[in-house]
Amino acid sequence: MSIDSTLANRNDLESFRSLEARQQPTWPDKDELARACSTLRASAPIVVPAAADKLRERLAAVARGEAFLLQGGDCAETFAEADANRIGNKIRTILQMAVVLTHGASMPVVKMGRMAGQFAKPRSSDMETRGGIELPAYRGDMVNGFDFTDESRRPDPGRMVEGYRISSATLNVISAFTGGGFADLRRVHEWNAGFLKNPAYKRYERTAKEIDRAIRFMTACGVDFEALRTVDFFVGHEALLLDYEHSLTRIDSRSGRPYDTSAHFLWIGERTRQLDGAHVEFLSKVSNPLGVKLGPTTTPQDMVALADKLDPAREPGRLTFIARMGASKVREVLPHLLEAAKREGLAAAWATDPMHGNTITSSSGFKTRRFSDVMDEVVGFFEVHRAIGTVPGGLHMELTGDDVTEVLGGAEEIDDAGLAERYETLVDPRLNHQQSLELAFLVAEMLVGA
Ligand SMILES: O=C[C@H](O)[C@H](O)COP(=O)(O)O
Ligand SMILES: C=C(OP(=O)(O)O)C(=O)O
Ligand SMILES: [Mn+2]
Repeated sequence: MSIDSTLANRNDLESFRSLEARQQPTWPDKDELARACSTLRASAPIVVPAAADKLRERLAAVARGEAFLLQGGDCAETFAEADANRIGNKIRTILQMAVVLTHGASMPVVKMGRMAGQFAKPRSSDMETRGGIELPAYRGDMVNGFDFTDESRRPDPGRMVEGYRISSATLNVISAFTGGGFADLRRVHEWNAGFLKNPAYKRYERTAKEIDRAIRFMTACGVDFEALRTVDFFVGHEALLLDYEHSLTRIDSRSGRPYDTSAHFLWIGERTRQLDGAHVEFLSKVSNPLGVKLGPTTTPQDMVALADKLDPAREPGRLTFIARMGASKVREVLPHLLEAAKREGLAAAWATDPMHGNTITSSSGFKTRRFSDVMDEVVGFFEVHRAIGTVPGGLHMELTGDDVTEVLGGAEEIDDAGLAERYETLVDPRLNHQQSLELAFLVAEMLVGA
């Protein structure tokens, strides 16, 4: 790779600066911002380009219908909860869901956390008012604090450096769990240990028994299962804060191409996917696999234009569209997009985010979602793909491994009053551990029929 083209790639990374960047914090102190960016620019990458390339290959298999993508984690990670227990619980949930899907559908599952960087949030309103006092809205721990005080809500660029440190530590814990025997498929039962008599757990236990039996049989036949000790686990987040993403972008010494080393996978949110906006421009210049959220107002023209800009070479694995239509709209809007994608020969993989189009306020005032709507959107996503002959490639979820009460319904039938018991999220409601497993069983059934 010549020095000239490496320099050209570096300069190219500045093109977003003249365009409108929505949903950015108003950093009050520009010197603090410059200091934080320069610290990040001098810091080691969180992920290396080769690992992002590996994910791109796996996502190419997803686009072909040879693997299924499972992406999950908090709406907003927090610094306070980046401890080994919480991280372990999330990983265990995703691994259990993956086991259910792999077993049910006989299909490899690409596992990815909304983790190790999901610290910045787009908001509907810049300001929040409580008791007559108006302060900047909480925009995620990488921007400001959740406490409703002047001091805490002031955007602080130093939080990006802290977010970098915590993301690196989180990925370190993830690697320790997924590479150190915890993820060993021969321990499928242990992941369920300590849980109650909920139907999803009983069903999981049956699946685990069958897997155990199959492994014992194959071991007796002489198959070596050492490869099952570890799993590949990728991380991704919404590439919202352009100061952070730009400062962590590095030129890959192998190819001379830029990679955003803050995560393997970056996605562009529904609120920042304008074709002429700074987010689409910046991400079009990095070589990571990318996602774009597509909400119910997306037109086929918007979608094709995004693919032309972000994946002009139609490279399988480069682009994943994440449809978040809402249960009431998925059957009406998605067919037009899939027809156009098919007609234009787009290479994109398709995932469903059945969370963000189904947000409601409960009568007790909680921001919540109905588990039945979440399920219905997933079913609709599969129905539409089946009707058009395209590939339903994955699931993008807001979930946690903990026993929270944030989403209405599920086998434990969390009701309006029940939400108050353990409503812990700072932004959007997440499926709890057992609701996540219930959903995995449904998707496994859908995949068999797909
Ligand atoms: O996670 C998605 C958005 O950031 C979130 O739903 C916005 O929430 P708000 O409408 O409460 O600002
Ligand atoms: C902000 C999010 O979603 P969307 O961009 O789809 O609204 C999110 O995934 O938390
Ligand atoms: Mn969210």
